[in-house]
Amino acid sequence: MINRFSLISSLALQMNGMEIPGLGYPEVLIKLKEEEKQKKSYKLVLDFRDGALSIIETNRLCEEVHREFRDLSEAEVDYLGTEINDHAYDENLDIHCEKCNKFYRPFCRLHPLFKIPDREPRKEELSTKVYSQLTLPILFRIEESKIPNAGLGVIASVFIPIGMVFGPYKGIKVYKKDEFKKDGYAWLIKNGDKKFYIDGSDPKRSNWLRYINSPRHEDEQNMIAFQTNSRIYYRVIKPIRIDQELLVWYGSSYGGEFVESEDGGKSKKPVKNPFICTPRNGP
Ligand SMILES: C[S@@+](CC[C@H](N)C(=O)[O-])C[C@H]1O[C@@H](n2cnc3c(N)ncnc32)[C@H](O)[C@@H]1O
Repeated sequence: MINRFSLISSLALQMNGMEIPGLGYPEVLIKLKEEEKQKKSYKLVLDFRDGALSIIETNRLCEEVHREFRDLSEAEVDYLGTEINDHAYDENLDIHCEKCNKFYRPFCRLHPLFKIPDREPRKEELSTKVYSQLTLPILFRIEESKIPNAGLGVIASVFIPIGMVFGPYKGIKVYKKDEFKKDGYAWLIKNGDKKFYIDGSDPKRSNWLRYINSPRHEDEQNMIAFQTNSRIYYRVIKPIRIDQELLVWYGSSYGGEFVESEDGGKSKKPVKNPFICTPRNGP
């Protein structure tokens, strides 16, 4: 039996940088002097009280409420959380915080994000399973969805806190809907005047995110999709408990319309990042 928290925190501890979705580990932090990097006065933790990632000062660490993920230097924490005016928002640099309803560069310090990378498939495994399934991180399993007739889905094997980020969604770049191999696997990406789709319908050329289904109603939703750097990522907005299915909203065809869609679908729950999905062809 996998321990609820130790697996995910040991994964996080192995990563040597605060990863920024779409941007990797920022240059500015790589160039920091060694002595700056040594000043570890903050920690990225899982806060059990709200099931979310949080950044705290080291002297506030309390074993009963926190599970330590990794140390953070002052410089790293200073780098986070610069508030950006809506009109100055840059798709390549800034991420919208759902809780604060503001843009931050690179993301909110109070509600931090942490990216879990795809698993790297080994060559000899490719004959055993299709590529996209082999990219599944150890935290999850792919099996028949609990949603009737939805096919396969992704289920959590450990507790997944708010703030975890997965992605980017992989697939083939296409410019027209009629080029989709199959409906239901393509995200629309918009960057200025540029517009294209990432079609993950081919399981050999996509990753595990292609197996994530859409909730039937708002209560079931535990992730949102967002765009940064012309890529689509999924982020956890509600704690996902062991054996629960990961569900990201991708259009109006499997529930109410609460995300702005390409055809101007009504927005009950606006997502500020320019994440737009095609109602019939989402994600
Ligand atoms: C991105 S894929 C998700 C993985 C898919 N279940 C599979 O087995 O490959 C999207 C497709 O899953 C199915 N699906 C996703 N959410 C659903 C839902 N809430 N109800 C019914 N089918 C759903 C639809 O067939 C949709 O086209």
